[in-house]
Amino acid sequence: MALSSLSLTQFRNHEATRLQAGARFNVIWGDNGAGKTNILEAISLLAPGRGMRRAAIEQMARQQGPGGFTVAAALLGEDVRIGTGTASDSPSRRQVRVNGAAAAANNLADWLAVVWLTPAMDRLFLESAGGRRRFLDRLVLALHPAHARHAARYEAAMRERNRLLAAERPADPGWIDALEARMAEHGAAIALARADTLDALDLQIGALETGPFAQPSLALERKGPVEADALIAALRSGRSRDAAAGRALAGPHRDDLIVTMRQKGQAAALCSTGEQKAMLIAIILAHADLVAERRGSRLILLLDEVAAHLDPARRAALYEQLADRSGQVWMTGTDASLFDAVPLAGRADWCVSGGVVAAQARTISADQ
Ligand SMILES: Nc1ncnc2c1ncn2[C@@H]1O[C@H](COP(=O)(O)OP(=O)(O)OP(=O)(O)O)[C@@H](O)[C@H]1O
Repeated sequence: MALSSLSLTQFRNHEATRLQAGARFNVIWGDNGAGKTNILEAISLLAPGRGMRRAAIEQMARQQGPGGFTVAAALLGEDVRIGTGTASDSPSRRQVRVNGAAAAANNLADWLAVVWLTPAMDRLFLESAGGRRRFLDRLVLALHPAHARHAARYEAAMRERNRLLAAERPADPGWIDALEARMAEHGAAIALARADTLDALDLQIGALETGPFAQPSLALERKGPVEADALIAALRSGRSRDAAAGRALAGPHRDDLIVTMRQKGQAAALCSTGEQKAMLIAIILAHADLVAERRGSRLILLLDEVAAHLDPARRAALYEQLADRSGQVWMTGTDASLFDAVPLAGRADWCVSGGVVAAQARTISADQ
């Protein structure tokens, strides 16, 4: 799983960007606001979901453009081209194409698995469970491509049940039964995939050479039963409580990812910002190994401004760890010298300015 080329057309501040990707390392540098993260966000849209910024799709077309945008990529070593975007006459409807044919966004999980670290995730352990759940689900999705479909169907059934329970006129109980059965079926699949991912990941992290990176241990805090029958019973008995709350209070949509630093036995929220970042890095490195083992191919890592937040020793350790793995990595930073220690094999560098990308011949800075 890697991109051989990427094109952004009328996407954010990129009018027409075309990149021939490096098979291993893609280094993107430029000033603040240049359009670096926009490239990573574009790649994140080639997987199911709302992308790494979770932005509304109608915000993405270039404001100065004709409306509508396209992000497209060819996959390395495969005769496959995937793309997504909007048309100018329906800016809020996301379209997906695989080899030119219309496809459902969830089908993208069959082709590409993408995991990202962004500056916004520095607050992952401090904020509400939703962000941690989304992070976990992205890790799950890379191992269980059907996870996106289960999550979408679970959420659609839950939304409909919430609506019926809130309606002034009592709804047909048979219809609510059917929605709860659907929630239970997909909820059980979600729970199973999350449990499998966390168990495997926790083992993998134990085996990881983390070097200077803090080692996390992972667990799931559940807000409801796991098995389908028990979940149906909990939903049924909780109808009046859920109607009063205006939402379902039991179910995997309320799970939380609990991360603890192994060395100190300390909750991630109490660790330093650097330790939290290090644990996130350890999680995604272990996860990359797990995906390679299970799917036989490496996922794509998007590391937005990660290098700048590490001290030189940890930065070097990160590059070493990435070099030992074979997946494709896209990295951004404001200064080219941050990437001096990134191996040159399979590497491409770009400088971005005002949404215009220029390929860079690699130069070694004086202090290297
Ligand atoms: N729909 C849009 N149309 C045109 N420009 C946009 C659109 N959405 C965002 N932008 C512009 O994109 C730029 C931000 O790009 P991006 O987030 O990629 O910056 P960056 O290079 O990662 O910067 P930083 O180093 O500050 O994180 C901003 O100048 C913003 O105004």
